[in-house]
Amino acid sequence: MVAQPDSDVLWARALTHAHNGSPALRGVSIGVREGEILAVSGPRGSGKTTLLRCLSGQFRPQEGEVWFNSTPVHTMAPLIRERLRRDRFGWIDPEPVLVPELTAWENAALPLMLRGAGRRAAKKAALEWLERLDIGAGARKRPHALLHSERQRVVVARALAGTPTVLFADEPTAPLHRAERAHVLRTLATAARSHGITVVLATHDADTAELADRTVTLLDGRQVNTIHLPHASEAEGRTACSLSV
Ligand SMILES: Nc1ncnc2c1ncn2[C@@H]1O[C@H](COP(=O)(O)OP(=O)(O)OP(=O)(O)O)[C@@H](O)[C@H]1O
Repeated sequence: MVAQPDSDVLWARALTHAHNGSPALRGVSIGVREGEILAVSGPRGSGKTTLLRCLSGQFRPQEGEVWFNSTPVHTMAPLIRERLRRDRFGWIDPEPVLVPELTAWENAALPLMLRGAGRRAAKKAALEWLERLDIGAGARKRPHALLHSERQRVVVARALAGTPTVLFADEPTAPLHRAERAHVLRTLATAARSHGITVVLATHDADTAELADRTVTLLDGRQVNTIHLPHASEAEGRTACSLSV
């Protein structure tokens, strides 16, 4: 067994996973550094969602290892894995899935309340995030009274309100229009950087990947390259590209 590098909050080796015998990941190895925004790009069906689900403990990979902060996730008992996901991970789906009986702020506050936060504190945090995502006016509405794009903003607020250690975002802005997409992504990236949240972002959109510190590309379940993009604050024009086929 190879040790997880200290700088990586999340680390996976030789992940292999198939759906009903159909291969989705074929030996992907990946390290995610603390506070990093990592884009996982690739065409439809290349294995992005399967990789995020393996890294976040939703799927147990058929082969390979996943480590979070030096703890093996791939061998964890289901209940411990559930607790890890609830307490340390956030998840954004491409489609907004909300509890229909709850208002927008109650939905956004839910992860905090499930972790034992008081209703008042959870409400305050949820309202702050809804404001930041320009959906404060809809805070008391139920999901059916919100537009599809507004519901997705609530989902993003819910994921950020819990300040997870790692946020997994699977095509998080897919239901949004182009202008909205840029705003939500900027909010997500700014929030992640200011709160030290590590983000693993699946996308096949170049604009989305541009926000990331680094991009890992999948093709047919295999990693094909890694591109390091500099932060705006870093020296202009400095880029690096490495092949790991
Ligand atoms: N539940 C499933 N049952 C059967 N096959 C599946 C299932 N989920 C994914 N697959 C297959 O596994 C492969 C990888 O799918 P995955 O969703 O991980 O790719 P993706 O890059 O996220 O695609 P997309 O961009 O369309 O979401 C594809 O061939 C897909 O058809």
